[in-house]
Amino acid sequence: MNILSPSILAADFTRLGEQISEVDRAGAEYLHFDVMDGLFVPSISFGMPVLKSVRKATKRILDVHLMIENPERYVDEFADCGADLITVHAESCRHLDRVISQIHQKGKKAGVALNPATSLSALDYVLDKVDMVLIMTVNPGFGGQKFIESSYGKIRDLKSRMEAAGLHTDIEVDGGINADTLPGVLEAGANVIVAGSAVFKGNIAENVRNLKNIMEQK
Ligand SMILES: O=C(CO)[C@@H](O)[C@H](O)COP(=O)(O)O
Repeated sequence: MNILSPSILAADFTRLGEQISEVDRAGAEYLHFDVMDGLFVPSISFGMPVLKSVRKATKRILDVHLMIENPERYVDEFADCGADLITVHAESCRHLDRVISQIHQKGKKAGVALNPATSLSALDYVLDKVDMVLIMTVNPGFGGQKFIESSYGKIRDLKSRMEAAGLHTDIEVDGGINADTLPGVLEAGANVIVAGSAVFKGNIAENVRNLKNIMEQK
C-alpha cells in the first residue's frame, strides 16, 4: 500500500494544529516528525514536548525520524510521547541491532534510515528485523532541498534485495519529493512517501490530493 507522510518540518508552526487537521482531512495516512539535534545534522528542530502535543492533534500514524546521535538515549521517551514508528540512522547507532530491539520492546515499529552516501550493505544483518527502510533522497538536516538523482537506483537495488529475500518491508523516501520526483520513486519501489514543502507550501488539501492521485495511479 502506498502511504503519504507529510513532514511537519515545512508546516507553519503558528498554525500547526490546524495544518495537521488539514492533512488528516485530506487523507494523508502518516505524519512525519523530524527530530534534529544539531550534531548528527547541522540543524535543530523539535523534540518530545512538541510530539506530545502533536499526538493529541491526530490519530494518524506518527512516523518519528530521529536525526540524532546515539538515538538509544531517547527512543523510550519518544515512544512514550506517542510515536508509532521510530526510525534511527544506521550511521548514528553504534549498536544498530540493539536499538531495533529496543524500539520493538516499546511496542513500536522500527525503521532504519540511510544517508545518500551510505551503502545498502549497512542493512546486511538487520534487513529482516526492520519494519521500514528510509532511503534519504537528500542529505538530512533541512527541508526544501533538491532530490538526489542517484536515489532512484538505490531504491531499485533495495527493492530487488528485498524481493530476493522474500521480504515486503516498507521503503520510505524523504527529501525533495514532489509531483516531478514522485512517479520515479514509486516506480523504483518506494511506498511510504515523505513530503514537506510539496504538502505545506501553498494549498495543503490540494497538494495532498495531487500527490495521492499520483500515488494511486502507480
Ligand atoms: O528529514 C528531512 C530533512 O532532513 C525531511 O523530512 C524534510 O522535511 C523533507 O522536506 P522536503 O524536501 O519535502 O521539503
